[in-house]
Amino acid sequence: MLALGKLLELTLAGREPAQKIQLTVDGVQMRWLSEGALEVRPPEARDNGSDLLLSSGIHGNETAPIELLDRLLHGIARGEIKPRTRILFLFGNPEAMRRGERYLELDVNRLFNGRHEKNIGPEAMRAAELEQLARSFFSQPGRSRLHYDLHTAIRGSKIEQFALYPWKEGRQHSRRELARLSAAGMQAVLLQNKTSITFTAFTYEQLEAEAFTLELGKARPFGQNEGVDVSRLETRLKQMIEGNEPETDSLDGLQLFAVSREVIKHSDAFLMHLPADVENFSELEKGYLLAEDVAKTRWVIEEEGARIIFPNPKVKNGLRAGILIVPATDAGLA
Ligand SMILES: O=C(O)CCC(=O)N[C@@H](CCC(=O)O)C(=O)O
Ligand SMILES: [Zn+2]
Repeated sequence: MLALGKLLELTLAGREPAQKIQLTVDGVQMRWLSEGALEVRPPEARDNGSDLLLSSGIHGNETAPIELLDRLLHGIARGEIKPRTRILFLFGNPEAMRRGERYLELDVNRLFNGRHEKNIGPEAMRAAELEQLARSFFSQPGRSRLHYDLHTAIRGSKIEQFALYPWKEGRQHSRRELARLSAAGMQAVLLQNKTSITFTAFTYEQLEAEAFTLELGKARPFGQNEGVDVSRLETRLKQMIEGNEPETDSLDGLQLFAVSREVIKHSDAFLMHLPADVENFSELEKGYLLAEDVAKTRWVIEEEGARIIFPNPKVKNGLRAGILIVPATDAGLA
C-alpha cells in the first residue's frame, strides 16, 4: 500500500511523510497537506465534479469514525476503491487522538465560525487550520460540496445513528440529502434552527456545502468498536466515492426532530436532574425540572414530546449542556 494511505499511523506517530504526493496504480493522486490532512484527487477524465470532505477525530476519543476513514483510505491507496470524487480526509484533533481524549483544553467543535479567534492554544490554532483546509478544498466553482463530520457519543442512545443538520438564514434543508442519509443507515435527523460554532455549521454556513454531523454509536477506544455498526454508512460512502451511488428519495422510517431549546450552562452552580446513564433521545414529561442554574434559573419541560440529547453538566460555563428536541415534519424541506 502507498505510504500516504497510512495517514492514521502517521498522525498517531506525529510523523510527517517524506514524500508528500503519491499516485495509485489507477492514477489517483494522494497529497498530504498537513498533520491529519490528505487530499485525494481522481484522474481528470474520471472526475465526476463532486467534492467530499470526510472528517473524524474532532473529538480524539471517538475512534469508530477514525477507523472507518482509515479503512476507506487504505482501500483507495491499494487501488481497491476507485474514486471519481475529490476527497479531503481530515483527522480533527491529532494530539487528543494520541491521548485518547475528547480534547486537551478546549473542545475543537466549539471553536468554529469565529470562536477560535477569541481563544488561544493548540486547539484554537487547529480549528483555524481546519477552517482554512476546508475553505481551500471547497474553493473550486461549479462542483457539488458535501461534508460529513463523523462522531460517536459519550452515552448510549435510544436512536443509535443519527445526523445533525446545520441551519442558515434563507437556506432550506435538502430532502435529497436526507434520503441519502437514510440510505446510509441514519435513523433520525435533527434539523437545527439557528447558527452554531461546530465544524459542520462552518462548512454549511460559510462554504455553501451540504454538511452533517453524524453520530454513529457510543465512543470506545481504538480496536473496541465491534458494537458500532457502520456497515451501511461505509457501503454508501464507497458508492459516493466511486460515483455509483443508487438514487433514492425515500425518507421512509427516518425520524425528524427540531431543536426546541439548547440548555446552556451559565455557572458552576449548574445542576442537571438526570441519571448519569440516561440515554440520548430519552423522553421527558411536561413539567419535569431538567436543570437549575445561578440566579434561580430553572429549565422546566414545557414541550409536548420533548426528548434530550447530549446531556452533559460537565461542559465549561457558557457552553451547551444538552439539547431539548421535539418531533418535526418534512414540511420545510426543499
Ligand atoms: O455525546 C455527546 O454529548 C457529544 C457527542 C458529540 O461530540 N456530538 C457533537 C455534535 C455536534 C453538533 O451539534 O453538530 C458535539 O457535541 O460536538
Ligand atoms: Zn464528537
